[in-house]
Amino acid sequence: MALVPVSRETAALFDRYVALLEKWQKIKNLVGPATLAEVWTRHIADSAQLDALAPKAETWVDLGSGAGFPGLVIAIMRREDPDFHMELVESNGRKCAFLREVSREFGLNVTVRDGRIEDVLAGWTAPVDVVSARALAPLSALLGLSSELLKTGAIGLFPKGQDVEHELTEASKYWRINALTVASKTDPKARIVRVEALAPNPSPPRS
Ligand SMILES: C[S@@+](CC[C@H](N)C(=O)[O-])C[C@H]1O[C@@H](n2cnc3c(N)ncnc32)[C@H](O)[C@@H]1O
Repeated sequence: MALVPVSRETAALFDRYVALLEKWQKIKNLVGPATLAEVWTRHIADSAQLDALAPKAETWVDLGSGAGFPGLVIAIMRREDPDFHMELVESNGRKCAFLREVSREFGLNVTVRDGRIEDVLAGWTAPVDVVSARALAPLSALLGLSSELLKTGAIGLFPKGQDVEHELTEASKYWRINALTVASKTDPKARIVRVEALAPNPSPPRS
Protein backbone atom coordinates (compact mmCIF):
# COMPACT_ATOMS: atom_id res chain seq x y z
CA MET A 1 0.00 0.00 0.00
CA ALA A 2 3.04 2.30 -0.10
CA LEU A 3 1.91 3.12 -3.67
CA VAL A 4 -1.44 4.44 -2.41
CA PRO A 5 -1.10 5.34 1.29
CA VAL A 6 -4.20 4.99 3.49
CA SER A 7 -4.92 5.47 7.20
CA ARG A 8 -4.06 2.74 9.71
CA GLU A 9 -7.79 2.06 10.25
CA THR A 10 -8.41 1.64 6.52
CA ALA A 11 -5.35 -0.63 6.19
CA ALA A 12 -6.75 -2.80 9.02
CA LEU A 13 -10.08 -3.14 7.19
CA PHE A 14 -8.25 -4.02 3.97
CA ASP A 15 -6.45 -6.77 5.95
CA ARG A 16 -9.82 -8.19 7.02
CA TYR A 17 -11.19 -7.87 3.49
CA VAL A 18 -8.21 -9.80 2.05
CA ALA A 19 -8.62 -12.47 4.77
CA LEU A 20 -12.30 -12.89 3.84
CA LEU A 21 -11.40 -13.00 0.14
CA GLU A 22 -8.83 -15.74 0.78
CA LYS A 23 -11.36 -17.72 2.84
CA TRP A 24 -14.12 -17.46 0.21
CA GLN A 25 -11.67 -18.07 -2.63
CA LYS A 26 -11.08 -21.64 -1.41
CA ILE A 27 -14.71 -22.62 -2.03
CA LYS A 28 -16.13 -19.95 -4.33
CA ASN A 29 -13.23 -19.10 -6.66
CA LEU A 30 -13.92 -15.35 -6.81
CA VAL A 31 -10.74 -14.04 -8.50
CA GLY A 32 -8.15 -15.48 -10.87
CA PRO A 33 -6.12 -17.74 -8.54
CA ALA A 34 -2.79 -16.43 -9.86
CA THR A 35 -3.75 -12.84 -8.99
CA LEU A 36 -4.26 -13.62 -5.28
CA ALA A 37 -0.50 -13.78 -4.70
CA GLU A 38 -0.32 -10.10 -5.73
CA VAL A 39 -3.63 -9.07 -4.18
CA TRP A 40 -2.29 -5.89 -2.56
CA THR A 41 -0.82 -4.31 -5.68
CA ARG A 42 -2.97 -5.94 -8.31
CA HIS A 43 -6.36 -5.50 -6.63
CA ILE A 44 -6.35 -3.34 -3.47
CA ALA A 45 -3.92 -0.53 -4.38
CA ASP A 46 -4.97 -0.62 -8.03
CA SER A 47 -8.57 0.03 -6.93
CA ALA A 48 -7.73 2.48 -4.12
CA GLN A 49 -5.94 4.86 -6.48
CA LEU A 50 -9.32 5.79 -8.06
CA ASP A 51 -10.42 7.49 -4.83
CA ALA A 52 -8.20 10.52 -5.49
CA LEU A 53 -9.66 10.93 -8.99
CA ALA A 54 -13.15 11.71 -7.66
CA PRO A 55 -12.73 12.93 -4.08
CA LYS A 56 -16.11 14.70 -3.90
CA ALA A 57 -18.24 11.92 -5.38
CA GLU A 58 -21.20 10.91 -3.25
CA THR A 59 -23.05 8.41 -5.45
CA TRP A 60 -20.81 5.92 -7.23
CA VAL A 61 -21.85 3.01 -9.47
CA ASP A 62 -19.33 0.21 -10.10
CA LEU A 63 -20.14 -2.11 -13.03
CA GLY A 64 -19.08 -5.78 -13.04
CA SER A 65 -17.62 -5.51 -9.53
CA GLY A 66 -16.49 -9.13 -9.23
CA ALA A 67 -15.02 -9.57 -5.76
CA GLY A 68 -15.21 -5.80 -5.15
CA PHE A 69 -12.63 -4.13 -7.39
CA PRO A 70 -12.71 -1.21 -7.40
CA GLY A 71 -16.16 -0.59 -5.85
CA LEU A 72 -15.84 -2.27 -2.47
CA VAL A 73 -12.33 -0.90 -1.92
CA ILE A 74 -13.64 2.64 -2.50
CA ALA A 75 -16.64 2.02 -0.20
CA ILE A 76 -14.22 0.95 2.56
CA MET A 77 -12.17 4.13 2.07
CA ARG A 78 -15.30 6.35 2.16
CA ARG A 79 -17.06 4.52 5.02
CA GLU A 80 -17.05 7.54 7.33
CA ASP A 81 -18.70 9.90 4.83
CA PRO A 82 -22.43 9.77 5.64
CA ASP A 83 -23.31 11.12 2.17
CA PHE A 84 -21.37 8.48 0.28
CA HIS A 85 -23.19 5.57 -1.32
CA MET A 86 -21.80 2.78 -3.51
CA GLU A 87 -23.84 0.69 -5.95
CA LEU A 88 -22.18 -2.57 -7.03
CA VAL A 89 -23.63 -4.21 -10.15
CA GLU A 90 -22.69 -7.86 -10.61
CA SER A 91 -24.45 -10.76 -12.35
CA ASN A 92 -22.63 -13.62 -10.61
CA GLY A 93 -24.59 -14.75 -7.55
CA ARG A 94 -21.55 -16.13 -5.67
CA LYS A 95 -19.74 -12.80 -6.04
CA CYS A 96 -22.86 -10.89 -4.96
CA ALA A 97 -23.06 -13.03 -1.81
CA PHE A 98 -19.44 -12.17 -1.02
CA LEU A 99 -19.98 -8.44 -1.69
CA ARG A 100 -23.02 -8.45 0.63
CA GLU A 101 -21.13 -10.34 3.35
CA VAL A 102 -18.21 -7.88 3.42
CA SER A 103 -20.54 -4.84 3.20
CA ARG A 104 -22.65 -6.14 6.09
CA GLU A 105 -19.66 -7.10 8.27
CA PHE A 106 -18.00 -3.69 7.77
CA GLY A 107 -21.25 -1.70 7.99
CA LEU A 108 -20.71 -0.09 4.59
CA ASN A 109 -23.18 2.10 2.75
CA VAL A 110 -23.36 -0.26 -0.23
CA THR A 111 -26.17 -1.67 -2.36
CA VAL A 112 -25.41 -4.86 -4.27
CA ARG A 113 -27.45 -5.17 -7.49
CA ASP A 114 -27.50 -8.84 -8.42
CA GLY A 115 -28.25 -8.69 -12.16
CA ARG A 116 -27.08 -7.75 -15.61
CA ILE A 117 -25.76 -4.21 -16.04
CA GLU A 118 -28.02 -3.65 -19.05
CA ASP A 119 -31.12 -4.48 -16.96
CA VAL A 120 -30.06 -2.65 -13.80
CA LEU A 121 -29.20 0.57 -15.68
CA ALA A 122 -32.23 0.42 -17.99
CA GLY A 123 -34.56 1.93 -15.40
CA TRP A 124 -31.97 4.09 -13.64
CA THR A 125 -33.12 7.61 -12.78
CA ALA A 126 -31.12 8.65 -9.67
CA PRO A 127 -28.24 11.11 -10.16
CA VAL A 128 -24.79 9.51 -10.20
CA ASP A 129 -21.42 11.21 -9.68
CA VAL A 130 -19.10 8.41 -10.81
CA VAL A 131 -19.43 5.25 -12.88
CA SER A 132 -16.46 2.87 -12.83
CA ALA A 133 -15.59 -0.48 -14.38
CA ARG A 134 -12.38 -2.48 -14.27
CA ALA A 135 -11.53 -5.47 -16.46
CA LEU A 136 -15.07 -5.62 -17.83
CA ALA A 137 -15.04 -4.72 -21.54
CA PRO A 138 -13.31 -2.55 -24.17
CA LEU A 139 -13.81 1.18 -23.68
CA SER A 140 -16.29 1.49 -26.55
CA ALA A 141 -18.56 -1.11 -24.92
CA LEU A 142 -18.15 0.47 -21.47
CA LEU A 143 -19.23 3.84 -22.86
CA GLY A 144 -22.27 2.18 -24.44
CA LEU A 145 -23.23 0.54 -21.14
CA SER A 146 -22.76 3.69 -19.08
CA SER A 147 -23.74 6.35 -21.63
CA GLU A 148 -26.98 7.38 -19.94
CA LEU A 149 -25.11 8.04 -16.69
CA LEU A 150 -22.26 9.85 -18.44
CA LYS A 151 -24.63 11.98 -20.53
CA THR A 152 -26.38 13.15 -17.37
CA GLY A 153 -23.24 14.34 -15.60
CA ALA A 154 -21.46 11.33 -14.10
CA ILE A 155 -17.75 11.05 -14.70
CA GLY A 156 -16.36 7.71 -15.84
CA LEU A 157 -13.30 6.04 -14.30
CA PHE A 158 -12.04 3.12 -16.37
CA PRO A 159 -8.67 1.52 -15.55
CA LYS A 160 -7.07 0.31 -18.78
CA GLY A 161 -3.94 -1.50 -19.90
CA GLN A 162 -1.31 -0.61 -22.46
CA ASP A 163 -3.83 -0.66 -25.37
CA VAL A 164 -5.58 2.43 -24.03
CA GLU A 165 -4.79 4.63 -27.07
CA HIS A 166 -6.20 2.02 -29.43
CA GLU A 167 -9.30 1.68 -27.27
CA LEU A 168 -9.79 5.46 -27.28
CA THR A 169 -9.40 5.60 -31.06
CA GLU A 170 -11.94 2.80 -31.51
CA ALA A 171 -14.38 4.37 -29.06
CA SER A 172 -14.12 7.79 -30.74
CA LYS A 173 -15.61 6.28 -33.92
CA TYR A 174 -18.90 6.01 -32.01
CA TRP A 175 -18.61 8.66 -29.31
CA ARG A 176 -17.44 12.24 -28.85
CA ILE A 177 -15.41 11.78 -25.70
CA ASN A 178 -14.02 14.46 -23.44
CA ALA A 179 -11.47 12.42 -21.47
CA LEU A 180 -8.05 12.50 -19.96
CA THR A 181 -5.79 9.59 -19.14
CA VAL A 182 -3.97 9.34 -15.84
CA ALA A 183 -0.89 7.20 -15.19
CA SER A 184 -1.52 4.17 -12.99
CA LYS A 185 0.38 4.09 -9.71
CA THR A 186 0.50 0.30 -9.68
CA ASP A 187 1.49 -0.58 -13.25
CA PRO A 188 3.77 1.59 -15.41
CA LYS A 189 2.08 0.32 -18.59
CA ALA A 190 -1.48 0.98 -17.41
CA ARG A 191 -3.59 4.15 -17.44
CA ILE A 192 -6.93 5.25 -16.04
CA VAL A 193 -9.35 6.88 -18.46
CA ARG A 194 -11.33 9.66 -16.78
CA VAL A 195 -14.34 10.48 -18.98
CA GLU A 196 -15.71 13.93 -18.26
CA ALA A 197 -18.35 14.25 -20.97
CA LEU A 198 -19.84 12.03 -23.65
CA ALA A 199 -22.09 12.43 -26.68
CA PRO A 200 -22.79 10.16 -29.64
CA ASN A 201 -20.55 10.71 -32.69
CA PRO A 202 -22.98 12.21 -35.26
CA SER A 203 -21.28 10.29 -38.11
CA PRO A 204 -20.39 6.81 -36.83
CA PRO A 205 -18.87 4.32 -39.32
CA ARG A 206 -21.39 2.25 -41.30
CA SER A 207 -21.53 -1.35 -40.19
C1 LIG B 1 -13.14 -9.96 -15.29
S1 LIG B 1 -14.25 -9.70 -13.97
C2 LIG B 1 -13.64 -8.18 -13.26
C3 LIG B 1 -14.12 -8.02 -11.86
C4 LIG B 1 -13.60 -6.78 -11.15
N1 LIG B 1 -14.12 -5.56 -11.73
C5 LIG B 1 -12.08 -6.76 -11.13
O1 LIG B 1 -11.49 -5.84 -11.72
O2 LIG B 1 -11.49 -7.66 -10.52
C6 LIG B 1 -15.74 -9.12 -14.78
C7 LIG B 1 -16.95 -9.20 -13.85
O3 LIG B 1 -18.06 -8.59 -14.50
C8 LIG B 1 -19.20 -9.41 -14.34
N2 LIG B 1 -20.05 -9.17 -15.52
C9 LIG B 1 -19.72 -9.40 -16.82
N3 LIG B 1 -20.72 -9.01 -17.63
C10 LIG B 1 -21.70 -8.52 -16.81
C11 LIG B 1 -23.00 -7.96 -17.05
N4 LIG B 1 -23.47 -7.83 -18.28
N5 LIG B 1 -23.72 -7.55 -16.00
C12 LIG B 1 -23.24 -7.69 -14.72
N6 LIG B 1 -22.02 -8.20 -14.44
C13 LIG B 1 -21.27 -8.61 -15.47
C14 LIG B 1 -18.66 -10.84 -14.24
O4 LIG B 1 -19.54 -11.69 -13.54
C15 LIG B 1 -17.34 -10.63 -13.52
O5 LIG B 1 -17.50 -10.75 -12.12
